[in-house]
Amino acid sequence: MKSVIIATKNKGKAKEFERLFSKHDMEVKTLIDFPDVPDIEETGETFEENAIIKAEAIAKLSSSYVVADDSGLVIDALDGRPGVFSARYAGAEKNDEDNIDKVLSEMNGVTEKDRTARFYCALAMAGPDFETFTVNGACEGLILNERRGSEGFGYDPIFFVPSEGKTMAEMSPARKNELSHRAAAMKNLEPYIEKLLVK
Ligand SMILES: O=c1[nH]c(=O)c2ncn([C@@H]3O[C@H](COP(=O)(O)OP(=O)(O)OP(=O)(O)O)[C@@H](O)[C@H]3O)c2[nH]1
Ligand SMILES: [Mg+2]
Repeated sequence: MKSVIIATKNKGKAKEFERLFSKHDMEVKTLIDFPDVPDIEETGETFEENAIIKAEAIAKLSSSYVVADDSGLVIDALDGRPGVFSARYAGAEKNDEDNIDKVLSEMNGVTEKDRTARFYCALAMAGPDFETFTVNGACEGLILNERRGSEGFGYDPIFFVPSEGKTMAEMSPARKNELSHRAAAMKNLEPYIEKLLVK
């Protein structure tokens, strides 16, 4: 069976990828299965650069096929912040609740029409027999004034998707996996998976 390593230590992402890859007959591992792998420093200025850094670092260590996700929340009223700093917006310890509190306080007083935002996801794929490449996906929404829902992870409770009338934390995991930025990026990765891995 072909196997792929998802170069993430984020449990929320790992769960979503397990579902997103479930239709493929492949062994899917994440860095949660390799606790001794050190943290990879994300020194890039773009999601794409960081995804490539993570994918290539793990591909070097493993000689396996690797997919890395670099993603985050881009808020128009905050000039694109938290952006590539989404995971660590309120400090190096990566606390989702503190990150949400920081965004809510910065968005205090911003009127509804100016609360537009998107989740963005860059996926990089690296492997022993092809050049590393990236695909991406996005999901448009609005930043609420308060949390709603308990599914998902990260900023999901404050990210409202108008077409669903729900925050991402109010959707079932299955529904989030149909319309999220990560799902959109995975759709763009599918042809490569078919070609490179399912051969
Ligand atoms: O509400 C959310 N729903 C999502 O679907 C989502 N996707 C990304 N994010 C935020 O963006 C950071 C990624 O940063 P990031 O790509 O560096 O990942 P990370 O550091 O958490 O793990 P790793 O994959 O690097 O190991 C995450 O921590 C979250 O704060 C999301 N928030
Ligand atoms: Mg990270």
